[in-house]
Amino acid sequence: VVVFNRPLEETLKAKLEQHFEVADYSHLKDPSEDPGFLEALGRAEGAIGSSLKFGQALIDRAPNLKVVSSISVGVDNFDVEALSRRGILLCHTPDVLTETTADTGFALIMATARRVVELADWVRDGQWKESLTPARFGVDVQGATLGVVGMGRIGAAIARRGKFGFNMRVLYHNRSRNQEYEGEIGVEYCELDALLEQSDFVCVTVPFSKQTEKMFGKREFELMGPKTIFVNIARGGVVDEPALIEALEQGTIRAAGLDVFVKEPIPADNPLPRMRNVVALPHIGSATDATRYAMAELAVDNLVRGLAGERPKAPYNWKDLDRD
Ligand SMILES: O=C(O)C(=O)[C@@H](O)[C@H](O)[C@H](O)CO
Repeated sequence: VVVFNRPLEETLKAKLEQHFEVADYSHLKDPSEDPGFLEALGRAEGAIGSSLKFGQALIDRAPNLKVVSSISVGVDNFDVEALSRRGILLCHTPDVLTETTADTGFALIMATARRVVELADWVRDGQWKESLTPARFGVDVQGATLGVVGMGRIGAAIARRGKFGFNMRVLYHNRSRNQEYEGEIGVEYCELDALLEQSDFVCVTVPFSKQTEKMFGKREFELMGPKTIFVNIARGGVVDEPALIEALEQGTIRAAGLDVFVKEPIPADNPLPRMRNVVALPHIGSATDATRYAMAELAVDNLVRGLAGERPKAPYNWKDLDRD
């Protein structure tokens, strides 16, 4: 079993070593060209890790590979079709990170609405010399309209926080309607344009794919309008980033809370983190001690069960492999 990009806690590594010879390459930022990693991958039946582009080239270097276990819910780093063609099982880590990631989404909604980062910097720089003027006022979250684009587990968790925690009207757009969430949370289904026009906050939680690539561009930001705040906790690729930068510079939208970017870590020449009306975070969606441990624990369990020929708790392409 080869480990890439994500050091495993000793307890979890020990669990793997109970079953397999473990080749740990998690110390390498990008092992895909590393001879040692490629040699180990060439012998490996299993691989576990995150944030590594796992395309045809790497798959071709892994003739014995049976299971890849991603320590993430998102699988956009993987060529799922190529893995399925080879009969390789891909597993991921949904559910264990849902609430933590939704908290990150709401942290960005609150931080942008009340200008938390900007004003904390202002106070830290000793600028608070007289009582606050309206120029530094924010906007209310409670009672506002929240538009959630992507009503999966994380989208629903965001919607619950808005509805029950902040008395918000919650609209949602999704490929298909979700009657269960409409009943349980009271969210209202909307066509995308209508949601963008009516929402004070637009929060994106869609998976990144060919269908969602750059789904937010100039036209969508114009539909949102100067009062709307845009929050992205999905993937940077769902946004046309130059169009977002222009919309923020020109006041086409009010502000943005961003946890994900087209290129991560964010390159120095990307102006977004330095913009006054932007709160930019370093992809901390699931980044709490407990949740990252739970993700790694589930990923190890997925790998052990998968290599034992059992159905793991969170297989991603099980059906594509005609299992069951
Ligand atoms: O799970 C996902 O899809 C995430 O985006 C985060 O939880 C991961 O931490 C990130 O992918 C790290 O690789």
